[in-house]
Amino acid sequence: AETMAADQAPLEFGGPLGAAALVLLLPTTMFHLILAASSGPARLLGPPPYLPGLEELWSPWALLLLLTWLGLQAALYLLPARKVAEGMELKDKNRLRYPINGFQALVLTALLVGLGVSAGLPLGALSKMLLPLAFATTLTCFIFSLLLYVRSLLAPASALAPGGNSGNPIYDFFLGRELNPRIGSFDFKYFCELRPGLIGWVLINLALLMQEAELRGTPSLAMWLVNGFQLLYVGDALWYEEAVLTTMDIIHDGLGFMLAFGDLAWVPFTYSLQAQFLLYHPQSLELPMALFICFINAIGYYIFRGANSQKNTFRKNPSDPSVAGLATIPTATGRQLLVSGWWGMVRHPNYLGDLIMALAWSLPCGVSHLLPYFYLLYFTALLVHREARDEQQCLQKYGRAWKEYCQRVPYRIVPYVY
Ligand SMILES: NC(=O)C1=CN([C@@H]2O[C@H](COP(=O)(O)OP(=O)(O)OC[C@H]3O[C@@H](n4cnc5c(N)ncnc54)[C@H](OP(=O)(O)O)[C@@H]3O)[C@@H](O)[C@H]2O)C=CC1
Ligand SMILES: CC(C)CCC[C@@H](C)[C@H]1CC=C2C3=C(CC[C@@]21C)[C@@]1(C)CC[C@H](O)C(C)(C)[C@@H]1CC3
Repeated sequence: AETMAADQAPLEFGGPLGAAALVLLLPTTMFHLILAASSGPARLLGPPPYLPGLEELWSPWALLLLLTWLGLQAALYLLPARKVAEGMELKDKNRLRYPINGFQALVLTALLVGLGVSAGLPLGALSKMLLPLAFATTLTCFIFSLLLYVRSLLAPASALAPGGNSGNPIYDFFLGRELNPRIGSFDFKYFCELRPGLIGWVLINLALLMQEAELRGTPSLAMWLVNGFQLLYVGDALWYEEAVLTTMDIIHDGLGFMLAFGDLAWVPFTYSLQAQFLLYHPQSLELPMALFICFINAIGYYIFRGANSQKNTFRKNPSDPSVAGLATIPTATGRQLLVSGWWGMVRHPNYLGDLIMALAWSLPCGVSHLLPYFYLLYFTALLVHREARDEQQCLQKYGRAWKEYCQRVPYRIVPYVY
């Protein structure tokens, strides 16, 4: 990888040029997908069905709705938590504290939305506001990332992320300079990673389901499946919220445009693509096929959850009876690497499970269009790239022990394939 200075981490994402391209490409792709999903041909590749004018994109109501949503989620974040967890050790040997109340936020949001709907709130109408909402969110993310960048210029060196302080403003704006920007105990990155975007995603899905019921009398089986699978995924993420403290996003990456836009805009507006597609392109799904797709999702979830829980349990307490019998490799840091169980099958079994679920989320949309398979394609690219980034970081952390692990477990994500 390219480097800027001897003490600077290698540049990722193709350096400043790659970062600049992504700052433009990610929002453009998101708008293309939203437009394509509601168009007749629903083409993934090729030009967008039409170019929307500013009057279609900009709506002060959409901005107000977004700010209310962010305010609500921030208020729920600040409510008393059942537990306060400590993050990983920082450069200055301190550990930050994080409230574990994400699942509570999901349940309270569901209650509020349920009350609103029973009082006549037209939730289905949200499906017609996706374009202006995505536009308002994108603008907000640009302003938010700019503020974070300016704020990071005043932060001490010990508060900076290992990768986002190259000195190139565009690269650092994209990757994020400050590791854990906070106001008091309010942690912006942790908040963004799990709350407004993930809960917003299932809310958009629900709005699309309700709109379908309004249009066709009842939601289709395909729409139920997509809603159910993705609700399980989001509920799982919030139930196991503490595990996010050990992900590369929290430990390694700063909060810049990549995570701000990724968490707040990309996740809700592109991860809901299958439900968007189904609203405009109804699919008839027979029960046996639906059961088969549920089976695929269950296998994916079983691998994803099994692998993530095994590693999290092992990292918390290696002598826990559920992991104590597993073979390990000692490392110079004092930590061990699992080399049997899920982590002895491939080096990223959790990615494999996640990819199998991604397939199950697209299958209810049939095979007539490529568009609903966008998530599967994008996610494969994201995880292959993420795996390479993690590999680099593990090689730095564990050196020879990591090389031995790679020899003993030669496949990265898919056994005997990759
Ligand atoms: N839906 C989405 O858009 C996305 C979902 N994800 C999902 O998030 C989850 C977390 O992913 P991510 O943070 O990338 O990575 P992982 O949860 O796979 O974590 C990687 C870390 O695990 C530790 N590790 C690796 N191998 C071993 C081993 N053999 N034994 C013990 N510890 C090991 C290392 O850290 P250490 O040794 O320091 O503990 C390594 O850095 C995954 O399930 C992924 O699929 C991720 C990105 C996007
Ligand atoms: C598209 C850009 C180049 C990059 C944006 C990436 C982000 C959208 C993702 C980076 C890591 C993520 C994680 C999840 C959602 C997507 C982003 C933010 C996650 C919260 C999904 C639910 C999982 O259970 C998880 C393990 C908690 C995930 C953590 C990583």
